[in-house]
Amino acid sequence: MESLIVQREHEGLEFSYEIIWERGFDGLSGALDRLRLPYRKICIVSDHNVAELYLKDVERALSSTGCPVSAFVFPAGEEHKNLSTVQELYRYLIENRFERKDLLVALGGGVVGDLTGFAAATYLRGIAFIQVPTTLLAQVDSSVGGKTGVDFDKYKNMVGAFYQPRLVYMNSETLKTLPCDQFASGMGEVLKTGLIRNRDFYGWIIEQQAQIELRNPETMDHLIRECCRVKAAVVEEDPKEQGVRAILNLGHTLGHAIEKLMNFQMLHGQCVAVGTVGAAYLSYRRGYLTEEEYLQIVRTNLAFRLPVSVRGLKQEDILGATKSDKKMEEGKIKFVLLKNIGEAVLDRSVTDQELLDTIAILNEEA
Ligand SMILES: NC(=O)c1ccc[n+]([C@@H]2O[C@H](COP(=O)([O-])OP(=O)(O)OC[C@H]3O[C@@H](n4cnc5c(N)ncnc54)[C@H](O)[C@@H]3O)[C@@H](O)[C@H]2O)c1
Ligand SMILES: O=C(O)C(=O)C[C@@H](O)[C@H](O)[C@H](O)COP(=O)(O)O
Ligand SMILES: [Zn+2]
Repeated sequence: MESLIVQREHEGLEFSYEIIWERGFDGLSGALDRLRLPYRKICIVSDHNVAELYLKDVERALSSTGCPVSAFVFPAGEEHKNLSTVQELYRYLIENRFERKDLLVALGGGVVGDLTGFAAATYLRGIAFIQVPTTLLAQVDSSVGGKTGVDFDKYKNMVGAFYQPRLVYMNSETLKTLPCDQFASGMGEVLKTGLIRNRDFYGWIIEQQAQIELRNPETMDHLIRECCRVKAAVVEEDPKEQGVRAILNLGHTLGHAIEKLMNFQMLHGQCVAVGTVGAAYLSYRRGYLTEEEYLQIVRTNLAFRLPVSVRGLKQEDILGATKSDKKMEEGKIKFVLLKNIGEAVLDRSVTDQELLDTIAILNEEA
C-alpha cells in the first residue's frame, strides 16, 4: 500500500487526511478502522453504472467494519448532479435515521464525489464522508481537495462547499472498466496538471502516451500519484481558493462555458481540454508561450483523443457564459494563463476582444 497525506498546515484545512492507493477494495475497512471515526452506520452513495460494477464488492469490504451498510444509488451523468438528487439523498438519510456521527462513502466518479461531499457538508450541518473514486478524472483530481457541490440552473458547480473527505481510497483496478471517452476526459485534467505545475511531468506524459493508452498499471500508478501530489500541494497552500488554488482552474473559464452551452452533453475533461487550448493560445498571443509550445499543447490533446475545438456554438454565447465564472472579482475574470509549460499565472487583464479572438479559433460556428 502506498499513500500520501494531504497535510493540515494552513487555516482552512480542518484536518489532515490520507490518500491510499490499493488494488481491490479489501483494504477499505482496515483503512477506515485506522481513522477511528465514531460512525455506527454507513451509507454508500453511487450511480447506477458504478453500483452495477462495484457496489457488492464495496458492501462486502465494508461489512467487516461490523456496522450496517446501506446504499443510495442515483442515475449516472452530469444532468443528475443537482439539488433534486441531493434532496433525495437527504430524504434517504432522514428516513434511515442517519446521525451526525455516521459516515457517507462516495463510490464513483466526480459527479458522485462532488454531490456526496456537498450532501455530507450540509446534512445535519456536517457528516463525515470518504471518497472512493472510480474514474480517472476522480482519481487524479476531483476526489482530492474538498471542492464539493452541484450544478444549479445549468450553472456549473454554482452551489457548493469546501468540505474535505476523511480519506481517499483509490482502487486503480476500477480503471479497467472505464469507457474510452471517460478515460480521455480524465486525461484532460491530467494534462492540465502537468501544464500548471510540472513541466517534466508534462514531458513524461507525452513520452508515455502508448503505455497510458494501454492503461499499463505501473504507468497509471505513477501518473495518478503525480497528479495527486501536485493537487495536494496546491490545496495545502490555499484550501479555500483565496489565491493560488485558482491555477487548478486552467482551461475551466472557457471549459465551463462550453459545458453549460452544450447542455452537459460534452464531458467535463473534454471541455477543459478545449478551454486549455484557448488558455494556451492566449498565453502564446501574450508572448509567454512560443508558437511551437502552443502547437505542442494542441497536438498533445489530439494524441490523447481530446478535442481542440467545438462545433455549433455562437461566439457571443461563449463569451457571455464566461461571465458567470466563479473566479470573477469586481466584474473581472481571473484568467489562468501559462507563463511557461509547467508554470501557471492568474491574470485579471484579459479583455473581451482577446477572449473573442480566442473563441474564434476554438469554435467552428454553426
Ligand atoms: N471537486 C473537484 O475538484 C472536481 C475536479 C474535477 C472535476 N470535477 C467534477 O467531476 C465531474 C466529472 O467527473 P467524472 O469524469 O468522473 O464523471 P462521472 O462521475 O459522471 O463518471 C463518468 C461516467 O463513468 C461511469 N463510471 C464511473 N466509474 C466507472 C468505472 N470504473 N467503470 C465504468 N464506468 C464508470 C459513471 O457511471 C459515469 O457514467 C464533473 O461534474 C466535474 O465538474 C470536480
Ligand atoms: O480543485 C480545484 O480547485 C479545481 O479547480 C479542480 C477543477 O478541475 C474542478 O473542475 C473544479 O470543480 C472546478 O471548480 P470551480 O470552482 O471552477 O467550479
Ligand atoms: Zn475540472
